[in-house]
Amino acid sequence: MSNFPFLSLSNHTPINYHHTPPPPTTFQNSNFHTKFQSLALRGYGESKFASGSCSNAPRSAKARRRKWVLVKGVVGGGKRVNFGDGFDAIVIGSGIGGLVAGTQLAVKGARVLVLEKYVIPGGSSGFYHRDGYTFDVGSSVMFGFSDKGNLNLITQALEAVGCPMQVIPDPTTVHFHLPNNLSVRVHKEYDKFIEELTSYFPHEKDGILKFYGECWKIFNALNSLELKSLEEPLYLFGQFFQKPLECLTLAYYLPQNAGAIARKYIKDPQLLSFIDAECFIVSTVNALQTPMINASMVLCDRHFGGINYPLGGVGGIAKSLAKGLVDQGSQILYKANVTSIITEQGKAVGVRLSDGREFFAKTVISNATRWDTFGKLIKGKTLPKEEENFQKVYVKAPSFLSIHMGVKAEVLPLDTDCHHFVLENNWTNLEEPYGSIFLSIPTVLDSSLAPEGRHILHIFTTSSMDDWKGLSRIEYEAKKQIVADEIISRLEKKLFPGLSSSIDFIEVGTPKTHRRFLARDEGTYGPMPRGIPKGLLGMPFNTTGIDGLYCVGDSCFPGQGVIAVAFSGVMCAHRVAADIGLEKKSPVLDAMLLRLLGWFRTLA
Ligand SMILES: NC(=O)c1ccc[n+]([C@@H]2O[C@H](COP(=O)([O-])OP(=O)(O)OC[C@H]3O[C@@H](n4cnc5c(N)ncnc54)[C@H](O)[C@@H]3O)[C@@H](O)[C@H]2O)c1
Ligand SMILES: CC(C)=CCC/C(C)=C/C=C/C(C)=C/C=C/C(C)=C/C=C/C=C(C)/C=C/C=C(C)/C=C/C=C(\C)CCC=C(C)C
Repeated sequence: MSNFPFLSLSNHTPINYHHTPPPPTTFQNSNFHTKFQSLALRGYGESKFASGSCSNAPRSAKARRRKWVLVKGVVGGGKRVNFGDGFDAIVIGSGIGGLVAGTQLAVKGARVLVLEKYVIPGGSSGFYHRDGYTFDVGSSVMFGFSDKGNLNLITQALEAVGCPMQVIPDPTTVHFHLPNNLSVRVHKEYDKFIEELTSYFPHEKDGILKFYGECWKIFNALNSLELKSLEEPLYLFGQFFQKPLECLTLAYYLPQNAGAIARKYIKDPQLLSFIDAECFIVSTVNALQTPMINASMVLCDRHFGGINYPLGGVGGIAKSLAKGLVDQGSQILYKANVTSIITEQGKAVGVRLSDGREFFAKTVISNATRWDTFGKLIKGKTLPKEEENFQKVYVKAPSFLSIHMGVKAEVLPLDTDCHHFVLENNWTNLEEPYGSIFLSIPTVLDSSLAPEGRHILHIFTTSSMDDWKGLSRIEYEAKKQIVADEIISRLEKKLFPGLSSSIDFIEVGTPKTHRRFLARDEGTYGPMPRGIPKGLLGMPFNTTGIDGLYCVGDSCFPGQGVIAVAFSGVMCAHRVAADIGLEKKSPVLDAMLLRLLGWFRTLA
């Protein structure tokens, strides 16, 4: 299925953009695959995903009893449509945030309807097929996908609906290629990474150990907690009671940023710039603006659980969750474009689709960004105070330019790593549009994603919508070629000589493409702080100023990242379940905690 129609480039540039048939040669780099797959193709139980079935899902008693009316053919046309006693929750959007919220609610016994505008699930974590290649739409770096600890939220979300996936461990999280020939591999083994980094900065060994050591303190505290909604007082106070030291540690670091902590221990400006690059991957901003809790999560999970790639591609995660949702007796509708959230007496009660259908539920959960939710889906209401506050502290991060390529395998050296971050000459370009380049080569881990003798290169770099506005069709196409040529030639110079002449397939997506196919305002990558934030303090959780309406995804605590939005899904499901009577709650404590958290956020 061709499902993510990036606009293709035509082929009259110096780069060979047109498709050439695979050469009848043997796969020169095939030892990549044997090497890495034999490292350990770890399975969580049987490979249910391969057959597209998650049949051993532990269905809730309610789900087993339920007899569903298929909602597919129902047209509301302005009329209220009832399904027995209705849905417990409608989820707008099937990004990982929406799917985790939906599946977690379904396993608690809720009746959930997920409405997705596009033809497949996943949003930024979706996939598309072209000419024998399976491309990940967004990032291929998967945190939270290991088999240990409490923070493997992707693993847990899939297991909750009986849809475990096979994963391929990545021996290196990322290979940094930075100014002054600073080339650092982040090995899965922490000691090996520290040894490599200190070989460049021997005079800062103590500072390096202290900074990353502080990250471990936070990670260990996080990893010791059962993660549920921080907006639910019975759970929150319970955790404080059971793990007071860990909770106080997290509360202490909640308003802090990684850059300020790094500066306590490290003086070398180049090393501080390296920490900036580490944080830029986490948050698309520098270390001074990156919450310490988020930095710690990422900088340690890569060594604790490691980075694991799902066999068959990242798109399998969303497919499995969507399948698991249906196995639990809930439903997902595609090509269901929600154009407004229906409110009655100030409470969200349902949604209206672009084709006129209307669906009603006890609660509505939006996986669209907060800018889309409150700017487009809620009509005729003044922006709630909480949202005003959010927009004061956070702006939309720029969008990005992405290049999906198939290349001849010979162009990659044999020991090429899967993920790379490239910033060639000047540290000040780190956050500039097109300044730094992310590159993933998922076929290094899973050769099944490309035809034999080929590799996938997924290249992306920040780019803002303003750069692509007001162009004619011809100018737009020409600009795509120029920008893509430039990025490819930078990679050719820095990493892979001969890259531009080894291209078998190429498609380029711009901010306009991402706005259109991911339904994200301005194609934004996610929220980023306007200035120096107070860590995570200003990031809203899942409840909103509108009764019955919740948000989930990367414009909720803790922000950007697949594992981060999975956590927001877990939190959201818990809060909604408590509000609809599927989990314990205390209305008095609820009111007190929500007010207190709202006040904390105003301090950010
Ligand atoms: N932003 C990116 O482009 C990008 C790239 C790589 C990885 N990621 C990761 O994915 C995370 C985002 O995940 P997420 O769960 O927040 O959301 P998401 O943006 O991935 O998914 C949201 C989904 O909601 C759907 N949707 C939006 N508005 C809709 C409407 N009105 N009606 C019906 N469906 C609608 C979209 O089609 C999409 O499938 C990011 O934080 C990032 O870590 C993002
Ligand atoms: C509630 C109050 C006031 C006090 C309570 C105190 C308390 C108990 C606090 C608890 C806090 C908790 C539980 C916090 C939990 C935080 C978590 C789970 C944070 C997780 C963050 C995850 C992040 C930020 C992940 C980011 C991953 C990203 C962005 C990966 C991106 C990858 C790329 C962009 C691609 C890179 C690509 C290449 C090629 C290099």
